[in-house]
Amino acid sequence: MALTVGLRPLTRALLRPWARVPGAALGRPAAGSGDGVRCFGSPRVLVEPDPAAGVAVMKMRNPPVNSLSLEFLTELLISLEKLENDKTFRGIIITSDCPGIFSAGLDLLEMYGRDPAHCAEYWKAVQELWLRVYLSNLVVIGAINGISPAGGCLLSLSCDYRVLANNPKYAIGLNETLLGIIAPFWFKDVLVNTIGHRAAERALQLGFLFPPSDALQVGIVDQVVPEDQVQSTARSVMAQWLAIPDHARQLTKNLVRKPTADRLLQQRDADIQNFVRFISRDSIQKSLHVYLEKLKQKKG
Ligand SMILES: CCCCCCCCC/C=C/C(=O)SCCNC(=O)CCNC(=O)[C@H](O)C(C)(C)COP(=O)(O)OP(=O)(O)OC[C@H]1O[C@@H](n2cnc3c(N)ncnc32)[C@H](O)[C@@H]1OP(=O)(O)O
Repeated sequence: MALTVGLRPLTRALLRPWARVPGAALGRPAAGSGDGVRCFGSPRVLVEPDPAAGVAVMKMRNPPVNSLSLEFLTELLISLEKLENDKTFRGIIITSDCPGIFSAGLDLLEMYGRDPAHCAEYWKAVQELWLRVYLSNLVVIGAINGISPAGGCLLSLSCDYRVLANNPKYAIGLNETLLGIIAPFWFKDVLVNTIGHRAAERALQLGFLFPPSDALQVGIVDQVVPEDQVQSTARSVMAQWLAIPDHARQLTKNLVRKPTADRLLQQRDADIQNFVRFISRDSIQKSLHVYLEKLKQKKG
C-alpha cells in the first residue's frame, strides 16, 4: 500500500535515512539480539529489530501519554512502511515505552481550536494509520501495557492479536461518547467485528472502558497476562502465527478484513469532510474544551 498521506514538509523531513535513536547511537543493541543488532527508528518510535526471528518490536514513545499527534502518526506510518518493505520482517509487536499508558488515543489538541485544513490533514493521517495497520501483510501483535482509550483502542483492535497486561488501571474501549463526540463508522465496524453487534452497541453508546477481566470476557482482547509477561507472551504468540506460511495467512487476512477497509476506502474524502464538519461545530468544540479542562483539573 502506497503511503498516501499528504503530509508535506514533515513527511519529507522524516523520510530522510532513519534517524538513529539516542540509545542506538550509543551502541545499545536491540533487546534479545546477542549479535549487536541496533535499534533504529525516529524520535517517537523506537524499533527493536530481531532479524533472526523476523520480528521487530515497535515501541511508542510520545510522552506523556502517547497521544496520536500528527507528527507521531507520521512517524508510525513511516516506521510501518519501512518494516513492510524490508523482507527481513514478517511480524511486528506494537507496544508502549510510556509507563502505564499504551496510547491515550487521538491527540485532542489536533482537533481543538484548529482550522479546517489542519483537521482534514490530521484525519487523513488517522485514516492512513488505521488502513496500514489493519491491512498490514505483517503479523501485528499488540502488547498492550497500559490504558488504551478511543484511538488507542482502535490501534489495538487493528492488530491481529491483543495481549493485555493485567492491571485494573489498563482499561480499553471506545469511550468517545464520554467526550461528547462519536466513534466514526470504521471504528465502530472494527469493534463490531471483534466483540459482536450487541456488545458493541452497548459499549459504544455508554463509552465503556473495560478493565482487563471484562475486556477478556467481552473479547476486546485475546489474552490477559501478568504485567511482566506481556512482551514474552506476545513473542510466543508471534511464533505461533509465524508458523503459518505467509502467503496463505496474508491472503486469508485480506479476505477477512478487506470488506471492512473497503467501506472507508470507497469514501475517504467524504469521511474527511464529515469529520471536519463535525469537529468544527461550536457544540463539539465546546465539549472538547470541557473535557480538556477536566483533564487539567484532575491534576490540580
Ligand atoms: C461524522 C464523523 C464523526 C467523527 C467524530 C470525531 C471522531 C474522533 C474520534 C476520537 C478518538 C480519540 O481517540 S479521542 C481521545 C480519547 N482519549 C481519552 O479520552 C484519554 C484522555 N486522557 C486520559 O484519560 C488521561 O490523560 C490518561 C490517558 C488516563 C493518563 O492520565 P495521567 O493522569 O497519567 O495523565 P494526565 O495528567 O491526565 O495527562 C497528561 C497530559 O496529557 C494530556 N492528554 C491526555 N490525553 C490526551 C489526548 N488524548 N490528547 C491530548 N492530550 C492529552 C493531558 O491533558 C495532560 O496535559 P498537560 O496538563 O498539559 O500536562
